[in-house]
Amino acid sequence: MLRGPPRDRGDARRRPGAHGRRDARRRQRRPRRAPRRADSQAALGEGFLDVRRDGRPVNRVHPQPPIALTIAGSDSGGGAGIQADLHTFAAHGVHGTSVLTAITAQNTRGVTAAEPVAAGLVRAQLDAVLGDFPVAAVKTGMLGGAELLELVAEYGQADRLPNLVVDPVMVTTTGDPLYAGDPAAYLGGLGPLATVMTPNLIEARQLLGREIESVEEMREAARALATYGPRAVLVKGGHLDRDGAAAVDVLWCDGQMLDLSAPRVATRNDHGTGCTLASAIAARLALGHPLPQAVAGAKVYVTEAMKAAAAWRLGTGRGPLHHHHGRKSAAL
Ligand SMILES: Nc1ncnc2c1ncn2[C@@H]1O[C@H](COP(=O)(O)OP(=O)(O)OP(=O)(O)O)[C@@H](O)[C@H]1O
Ligand SMILES: Cc1ncc(CO)c(N)n1
Repeated sequence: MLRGPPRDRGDARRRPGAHGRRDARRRQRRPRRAPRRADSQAALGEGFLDVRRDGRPVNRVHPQPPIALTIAGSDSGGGAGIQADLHTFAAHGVHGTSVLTAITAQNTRGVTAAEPVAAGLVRAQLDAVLGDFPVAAVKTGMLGGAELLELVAEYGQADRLPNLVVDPVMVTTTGDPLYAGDPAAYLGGLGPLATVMTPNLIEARQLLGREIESVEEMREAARALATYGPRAVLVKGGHLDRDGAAAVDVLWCDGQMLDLSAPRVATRNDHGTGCTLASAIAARLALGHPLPQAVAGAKVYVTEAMKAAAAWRLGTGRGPLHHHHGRKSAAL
């Protein structure tokens, strides 16, 4: 290596003793070597964060991020779908991979057009991602209809979709339909493969074919949906009691019921809350959080992302969340 003459750093740095003290400090602060790990463990992709036994994260930096996969549709407005999922993964320090299932022309006011991606191309994306990356968690969003749902289920049945978070996307916040198939196909196809399913109130009603009007009925719905095989069901209450003080979701997990309540944020910017919540759960599972803590932590993340974007006017309708709240811009 070529070396030039030592650079003149100014007189202040040449004071006697200054270098000696700095060198001593440098010696003390030797770069820490990454802990040795078995190759198989490294291949699983450790996260930026470890977790304590009680599920709280330990702030220890790992050499590389874990990997999550989102199988979802594109939202041209950037607030929901693939775009929200990748923001959320990045905000969690998780590397995001994506399989695009549909393209929607969408903004904060609604969906004006939507087309599914051909099944062969969805399969090719799945093979490309799963054949190369050690994916640690997967989230499904818009699947559009029975054909792609069955295709995704095929990969789940082959044990290729670990820590599977199924958001049974059927309609947008603005009421536009995003799923053309039979809702029951969700339960039969992906129910038994899901680590957790996250229907909103409207989706839970369609899946079960009954009204759900209260938190108690949400709890009954979660129990009923769990009989189709997922380890956990989170029924989201964003659409219940919109003028109330709290946004209450219910989680049925490993035979236990948990109410997850957060202060309701007064904002019109609630576009993509469900996508963000499901991908935050997947990101946390990829980081190694236990399931109930992953869900509870994801709920806190969504609430904070809503609060941080509450005053935004990014479009004229229901705008997106601030996925990177609490972080400085890379441009600063
Ligand atoms: N105004 C609000 N304040 C706080 N939390 C909210 C609010 N609205 C929704 N949430 C929370 O956001 C999460 C997503 O719930 P929601 O029922 O809105 O999902 P969704 O309808 O699938 O979302 P979307 O279709 O917009 O992606 C839940 O945890 C819910 O409690
Ligand atoms: C592409 C897409 N997926 C999911 C939703 C649900 O919020 C949406 N609005 N758009």
